[in-house]
Amino acid sequence: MTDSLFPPGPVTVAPGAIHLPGRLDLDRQRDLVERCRTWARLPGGMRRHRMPRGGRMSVRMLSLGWYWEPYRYTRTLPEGTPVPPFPAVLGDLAREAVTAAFGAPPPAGAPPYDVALVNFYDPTARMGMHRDAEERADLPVVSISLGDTCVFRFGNTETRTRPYRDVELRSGDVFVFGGPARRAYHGVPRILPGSADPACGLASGRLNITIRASGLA
Ligand SMILES: O=C(O)CCC(=O)C(=O)O
Ligand SMILES: [Fe+2]
Repeated sequence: MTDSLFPPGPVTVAPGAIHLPGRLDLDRQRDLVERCRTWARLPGGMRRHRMPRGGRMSVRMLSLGWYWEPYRYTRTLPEGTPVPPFPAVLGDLAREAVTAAFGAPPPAGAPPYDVALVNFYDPTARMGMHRDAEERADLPVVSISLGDTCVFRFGNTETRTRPYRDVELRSGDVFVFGGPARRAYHGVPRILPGSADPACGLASGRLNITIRASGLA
């Protein structure tokens, strides 16, 4: 929800990391929430991945285009069946967000946006500090927030610890990180339960969509 008549403009959180508050209006938020529900019913569904050390992620996740699990992409689901396709609407959204953040779309010869990961956070879920490092392409990651507000922690490329900045991401916000910020550590320490306008289509919890270019053939 925006509490002013005009949403604030882009905010540079770190060089290459741009927060676009209030980027998607309620109609577009509802449309994306509805699409997430549809994608969640496709083969693969939403899964809590097992981590290499044995724990499980608290976030439920689904993959479109390529299947991601800690820490690699595969062409097929673990069952051996095809990964649901990458929706063109998300490629359009990613290019639109990159243009809004940096003033120009990705260069014509750049690898295409071809992967989306959808994360669902219940009010207690969180995501530890990590880098998005399995992509071979350097195109910016475009991250969309829907539902409850979260605290998003955006750090540095060297360590999981300080310096970092905590930013509240609300339903309809877009966050783009590329260039010098592309491999920075980031995470979600907290969800603020009940913070969303129910008109966004999600009564409880938070959905996040990250759109990426894998650079994989
Ligand atoms: O939920 C978020 O805002 C971040 C998600 C994320 O970092 C990821 O999926 O790699
Ligand atoms: Fe990430």
